[in-house]
Amino acid sequence: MSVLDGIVAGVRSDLAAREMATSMDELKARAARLPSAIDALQKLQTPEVSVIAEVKRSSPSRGALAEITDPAALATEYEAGGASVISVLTEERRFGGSLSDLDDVRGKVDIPILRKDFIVTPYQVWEARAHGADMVLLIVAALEQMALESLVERVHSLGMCALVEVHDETEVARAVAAGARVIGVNARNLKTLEVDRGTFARVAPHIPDGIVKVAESGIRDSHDVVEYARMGADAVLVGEALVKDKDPRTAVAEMVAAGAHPALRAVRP
Ligand SMILES: O=C(O)c1ccccc1NCC(=O)[C@H](O)[C@H](O)COP(=O)(O)O
Repeated sequence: MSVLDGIVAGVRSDLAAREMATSMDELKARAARLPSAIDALQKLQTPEVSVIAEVKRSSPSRGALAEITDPAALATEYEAGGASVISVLTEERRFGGSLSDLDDVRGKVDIPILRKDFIVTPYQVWEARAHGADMVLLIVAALEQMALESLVERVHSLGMCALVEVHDETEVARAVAAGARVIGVNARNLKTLEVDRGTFARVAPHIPDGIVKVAESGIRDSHDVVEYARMGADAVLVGEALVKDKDPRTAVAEMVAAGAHPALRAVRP
């Protein structure tokens, strides 16, 4: 079984327990009591390179990364540093996250929140909205095409935005066919877990103009932001480098400043 299949199997099993505890109707009622989703797409459609800053405790590839006792406090630092979106990993078994992290972060920040998880059912999309998320991750490699298309439609129908994650040209074609407005190119191979920093340069040219391009994984600092900007990234998604930094606010601010440098406009594709 691949790493991704193993993660998804665990997610499905945990999901079954939550579905028993909370019905879809309860989720819908909870979502109806919340303000509408924030327009994350608009936040990402700027001439500057946006930073999506991630709350991530651990990962299959790197083990324990940071003891995050107060995810909302970390997210507040990211927001103060100029992040455009906060990504909250809610997968429990491998990443140490939870829906309660999402609730905590929603209670403290005003910018859009991405629920970063392994979403394979509409229930999880409703769950994301009911817990205040504005965006969800959909991984093409984890979904059959019909499921991908129907999940993208569901996400959009709830006023949310889907970050549709790809690893190669074939997956780009599937994401585009599914109606993706934001496509993330993940440099981390989900079979080997290795980060290949050349992935974005190979894959991004296949993403049509008008779709927001996000570079994901392995981004260390502002130099990397500039590198991805030159390759045409509209946003970068950063986890490990930020959760390990002693001053996450400044780390985000440096990335944001690098992505907003006027000289970049002339060299971006
Ligand atoms: O991070 C992992 O090891 C991982 C393994 C299997 C599936 C997904 C995984 N990560 C999710 C992500 O997409 C990253 O958290 C995100 O791109 C940030 O990456 P990084 O900046 O390298 O922490």
